[in-house]
Amino acid sequence: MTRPILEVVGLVAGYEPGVPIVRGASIRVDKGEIVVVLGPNGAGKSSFIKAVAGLVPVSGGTVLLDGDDITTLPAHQMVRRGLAFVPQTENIFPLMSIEDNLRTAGGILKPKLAAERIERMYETFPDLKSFRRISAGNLSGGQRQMLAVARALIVEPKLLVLDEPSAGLSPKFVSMVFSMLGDIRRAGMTILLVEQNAKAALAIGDRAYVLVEGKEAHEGVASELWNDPVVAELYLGQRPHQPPGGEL
Ligand SMILES: Nc1ncnc2c1ncn2[C@@H]1O[C@H](COP(=O)(O)OP(=O)(O)OP(=O)(O)O)[C@@H](O)[C@H]1O
Repeated sequence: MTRPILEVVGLVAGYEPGVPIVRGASIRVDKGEIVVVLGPNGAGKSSFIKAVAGLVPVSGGTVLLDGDDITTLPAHQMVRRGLAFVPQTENIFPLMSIEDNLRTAGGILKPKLAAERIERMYETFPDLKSFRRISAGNLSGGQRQMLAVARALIVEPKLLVLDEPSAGLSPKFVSMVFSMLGDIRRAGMTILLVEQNAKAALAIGDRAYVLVEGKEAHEGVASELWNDPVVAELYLGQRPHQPPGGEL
């Protein structure tokens, strides 16, 4: 079996000592996959992904990125090791132009390489090129997420990690963001994301985990999980075979 891009084993993490929110969670992301972490409100999905990205203190378990132990590495060092994280909010600088947003994201690269990568981002996201001189705060919600993803991709990470990329977006922009993530994966990127919008995420994902009370409770092929009664039960606290009655 080839080495996973991300292997998380028994992760324990939380905001205060002795109060774990992530309670022994384990997941694996293989090269080229989109892996989705789902779960009910308050299950610890965001805390889990932030702990992987070095933003929530870890007190147990291991995080291996392409075989490299990055557990407890501070967030600002993650990007150099190949893990790029897109937070749910405040993921762009609204007062800066789009170009400056990309330039600051490429700050760890040599200037010539950064300039080449910015051009590559403009090829991938032509909308950003058209608006390169305007303040990022003027972009639509979907375009902001596009910029946030472009900022993360500029360093050509091994793994792109996103915390609820559809949060706060209208349905039109949700489709746009998920279709963009599908395109990025087709271009070779490996993606891990946490999502509330299970239907949209499962539609583009390869595999998914359901996190309950800080630990993975179920795992499967994304396309099969939408109709999996175990997921409905875990997700909604319903008995199997009771239809969820709407979106998960
Ligand atoms: N900064 C923080 N400080 C202390 N506790 C926090 C913090 N952020 C989250 N928590 C707590 O961690 C628990 C899990 O929250 P988290 O946001 O990780 O869950 P989630 O599954 O992502 O939820 P949702 O789907 O509602 O966003 C909650 O009880 C929450 O109150």
